[in-house]
Amino acid sequence: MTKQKNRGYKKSRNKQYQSEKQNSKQLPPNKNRKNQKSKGKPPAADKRQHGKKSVIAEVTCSGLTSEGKGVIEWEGKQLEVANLLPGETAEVIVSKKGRFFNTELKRVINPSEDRAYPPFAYYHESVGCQIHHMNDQAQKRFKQQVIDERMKPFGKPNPIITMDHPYDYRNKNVMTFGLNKKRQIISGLYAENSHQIIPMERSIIHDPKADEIIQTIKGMMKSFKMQPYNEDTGQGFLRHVLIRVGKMSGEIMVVLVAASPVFKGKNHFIKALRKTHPEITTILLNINDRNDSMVLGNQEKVLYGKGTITDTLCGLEFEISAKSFYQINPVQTEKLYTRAIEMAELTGEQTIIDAYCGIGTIGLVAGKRAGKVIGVELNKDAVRDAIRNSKRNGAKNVRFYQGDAGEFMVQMAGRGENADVVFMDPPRSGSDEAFLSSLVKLKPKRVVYISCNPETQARDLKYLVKNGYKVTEIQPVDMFPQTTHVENVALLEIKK
Ligand SMILES: C[S@@+](CC[C@H](N)C(=O)[O-])C[C@H]1O[C@@H](n2cnc3c(N)ncnc32)[C@H](O)[C@@H]1O
Repeated sequence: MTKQKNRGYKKSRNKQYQSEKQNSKQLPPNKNRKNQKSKGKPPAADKRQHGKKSVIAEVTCSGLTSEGKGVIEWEGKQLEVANLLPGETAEVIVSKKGRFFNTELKRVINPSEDRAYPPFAYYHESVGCQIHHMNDQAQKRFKQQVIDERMKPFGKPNPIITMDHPYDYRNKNVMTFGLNKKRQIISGLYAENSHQIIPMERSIIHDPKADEIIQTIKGMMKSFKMQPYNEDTGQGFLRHVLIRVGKMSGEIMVVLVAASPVFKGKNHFIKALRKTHPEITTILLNINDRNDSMVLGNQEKVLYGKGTITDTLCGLEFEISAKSFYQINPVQTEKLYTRAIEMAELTGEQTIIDAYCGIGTIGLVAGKRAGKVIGVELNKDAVRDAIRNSKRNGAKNVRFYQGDAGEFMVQMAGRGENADVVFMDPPRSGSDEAFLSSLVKLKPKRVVYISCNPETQARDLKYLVKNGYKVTEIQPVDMFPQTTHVENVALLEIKK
């Protein structure tokens, strides 16, 4: 359901939609949006639903937001409807609560040729797959437009690299546990910007085995009298289950995230879980007694196995801990890294920096063609994994350091050091001034900037372009099919 304020599309939005409001300034160009007038017909029905007055309106979708939602005009207001495509006429339930409008797609009357048809029975359960109703071509066009628009000041991006089988790709799932109104145990994902759990048994982008294990755990909870944690009362035990799958190795990690370290019947539980799923190679208990939205707490106990899994990426072996970052779509990661390393034009002699290096994947893969690699990463567990990974792969020319990448670069610049190539792959918030200003001082010939957030990437590129660099290639990669997210690589070269 899509919720929005009643003062019209542009001015509107409750807190839930603030990020969308920002994004609405950067909507991808869509001719339909400008030219096609949607007509909100008089309501066909009018009733009260859950205390809200609701009507069923017949509307025509005139365009898409950058969040992949259909734009409609209804009673002079522009509203957004999830799962609706430009050109489609549909019945939409519009309900009003206070100053806010909710919309829910009831029925598509004339489907667009861009519409995807459910390949699986569980299709509609895929929470978090904002554009699963678009077919592959439409998703490709949508993402290309998002990147083209964002990168307009820097040049024309290459065609996006898509995925051949854009399903079942995630190697990491986190499911949250709770009780429904009938006090039955449910597992699922939080609804957008809320802590309401939407029950979900299967997602088109999850690893099928991971979803199966979650269902087994949910079933076992009743017989083991294990209560899900209740955020309001602070009662109960199990908050989330995180599953990591080594797509190449087949190794599987299960992390039970609990509110307390007291795990009654632990040994029986582990034994029963392993009996149903002998493919699980390690099980951990993570204790999270915090009140914020972080999934994992600081304390961790290995209950079975070695506490990590190993996977193969770009021909190297990587050990991965529960709290370390590891790209969630390994098939597309290989394509992403291959392009990023091609852009760096490595000769075998250069000094390269792998900033925000995670478990060292880019640095170790690129290190085969470099003189020296320096990796820096904030997360201690990831740095420990990176060091293990350099040993495991016999890399003698790679060093990893733990710390803030910005501070690390400031120190390097202060010592008057240089680098030939910098790979940078910051979190969604992008980089910071300390990092970027020191990067400019280190004067690498090439900077390969990998990002999962083109908005913060564009901001950082603007800084680098102002300070002596030019963007010479832009390569989007679809790492997250069925969702609105898109990865992008930008190559910057120092101006002569
Ligand atoms: C998008 S991930 C990229 C990881 C790695 N390059 C890869 O491809 O797997 C971003 C990484 O930056 C790390 N990070 C976040 N803030 C940081 C900071 N201030 N300094 C260094 N690393 C940071 C995160 O822990 C995470 O591992």
